[in-house]
Amino acid sequence: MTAPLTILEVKGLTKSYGAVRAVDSVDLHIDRGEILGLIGPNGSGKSTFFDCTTGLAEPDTGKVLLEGTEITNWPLNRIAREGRMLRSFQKTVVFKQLDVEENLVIAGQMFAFPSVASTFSFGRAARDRVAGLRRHARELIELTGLGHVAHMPAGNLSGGQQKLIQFASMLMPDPRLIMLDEPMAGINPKLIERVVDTIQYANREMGVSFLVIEHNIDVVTNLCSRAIVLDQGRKLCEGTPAEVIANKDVREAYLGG
Ligand SMILES: Nc1ncnc2c1ncn2[C@@H]1O[C@H](COP(=O)(O)OP(=O)(O)OP(=O)(O)O)[C@@H](O)[C@H]1O
Repeated sequence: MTAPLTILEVKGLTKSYGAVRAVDSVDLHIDRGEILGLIGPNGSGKSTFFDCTTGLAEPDTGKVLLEGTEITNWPLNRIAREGRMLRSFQKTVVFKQLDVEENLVIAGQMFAFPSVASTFSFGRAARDRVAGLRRHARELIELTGLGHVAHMPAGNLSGGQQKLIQFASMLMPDPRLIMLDEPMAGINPKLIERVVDTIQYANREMGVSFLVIEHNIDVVTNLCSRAIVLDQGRKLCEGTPAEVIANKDVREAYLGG
């Protein structure tokens, strides 16, 4: 049986916080191998959309399907482990005292072992599995350009480098879909190029699909084949980045006229 063309389908997703309708009847689909942008003004519902599709918040109504399987209200860890759909947060989280390689190996262990207790096994199979994770970690460290700092504590590195560690950690379990919440926020132009290259490499060579929240329109244009614009919780427009940028409503609501 061939795998479905649509990797993620969201139907009529709605979420209110008190009187605020943060996400209002939003439909969205991501095709296998696609990099889709999710953009819009502050407070337009982008992060809430992520929360409701990745098990961090319960939608009021709507459905989330991953390759045809309904995952609405699955908990975050089940979506990550079983669904191999991962997400990042605006705040970068790394193990600051551990070096870069250990950060990646630990991320891999969370997925490669059936339980936390089993990661402490000293059996042959467990040692082989950790050796495999270490090899994979080294490849990803080279790919993200962190080779020269691989054995430095993550906490001693810049915010941009920590973002790259977080991103490389997300690639450790060979995910099928990654949702990135503002991956370029607060990083310098040189590292932006590096993050863009790494996302494109993971997409092309590892077959990872992406949904990316991003305020940098040049990045969206460079990276995404399609973009969806939210405004006040509703879908305002959908199309190629060029179509979205040219849209009058988008210019008024988001891009400054
Ligand atoms: N936990 C919460 N409790 C109450 N209101 C919330 C909560 N989370 C989000 N909201 C509200 O929902 C609306 C959408 O917020 P959300 O963070 O999803 O927007 P966003 O597009 O991600 O914004 P930004 O670009 O600033 O990150 C906002 O009005 C926000 O104040």
